[in-house]
Amino acid sequence: MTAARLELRDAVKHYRSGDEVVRAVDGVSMTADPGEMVALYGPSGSGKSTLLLLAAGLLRPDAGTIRFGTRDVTAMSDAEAADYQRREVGFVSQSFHLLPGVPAVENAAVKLIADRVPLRAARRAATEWLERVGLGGRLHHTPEQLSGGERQRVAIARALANGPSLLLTDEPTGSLDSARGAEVLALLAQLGHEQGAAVLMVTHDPRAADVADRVLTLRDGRVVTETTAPTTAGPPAPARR
Ligand SMILES: Nc1ncnc2c1ncn2[C@@H]1O[C@H](COP(=O)(O)OP(=O)(O)OP(=O)(O)O)[C@@H](O)[C@H]1O
Repeated sequence: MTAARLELRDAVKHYRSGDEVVRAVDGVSMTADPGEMVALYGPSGSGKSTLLLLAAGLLRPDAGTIRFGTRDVTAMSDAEAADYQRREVGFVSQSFHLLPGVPAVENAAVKLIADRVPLRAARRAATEWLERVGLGGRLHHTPEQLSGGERQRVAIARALANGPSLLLTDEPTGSLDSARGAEVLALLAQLGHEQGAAVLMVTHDPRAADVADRVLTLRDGRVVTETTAPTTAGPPAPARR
């Protein structure tokens, strides 16, 4: 992986349905540095998922630029975008997109196999990630045999298994109970910090503000507020005698 900064400048994405134009993303400028976790809040329809799709190169903006390190995501050919998504991006969407009928370990190994990692090594890495998200006991279950929260964790393991330098997650705790949700948030924050990945997380989970380095709030396709987490290192405590 290559540590790099995500940078959107005046990104615009409008959808047209009939005569109506929906200004889903309407001039967003933002960054996420390597090792930084940025949370995206905002009401339903404020453009959060569209912003993730733009950053992933899965949608092209109507205007503005999107860069990831030296890559100009805006100007990529389809083949370059596919390479970017395979090598750099880990994406956990709301619908998980797991392969039906395929065991969790193979589902989590999919990107590694696509990247020509030998099968045994791919399975080993996938197993490690499944264990880290608490699914060590479900390696051979297919998506149909897993709960919604378990499927979500397989999708997270798959996104992390090939060491992405940009991790994009849409409601990563949406299907998880409160304890597991807190664990997954802590894991994502730790990964960002440990592996130097830039993490962009769409969430409604108020606990995300505790782990994120920055919180951006969107409304009607625009960033309306930005808060930076207070540093936890306060003034030095007085020495005890
Ligand atoms: N493919 C599409 N065609 C037309 N309009 C779309 C399309 N995708 C999204 N929209 C519209 O664009 C706006 C932003 O949608 P988006 O999914 O980015 O919002 P969101 O903040 O992620 O919402 P939620 O929290 O409900 O997932 C919404 O008004 C939505 O209806």
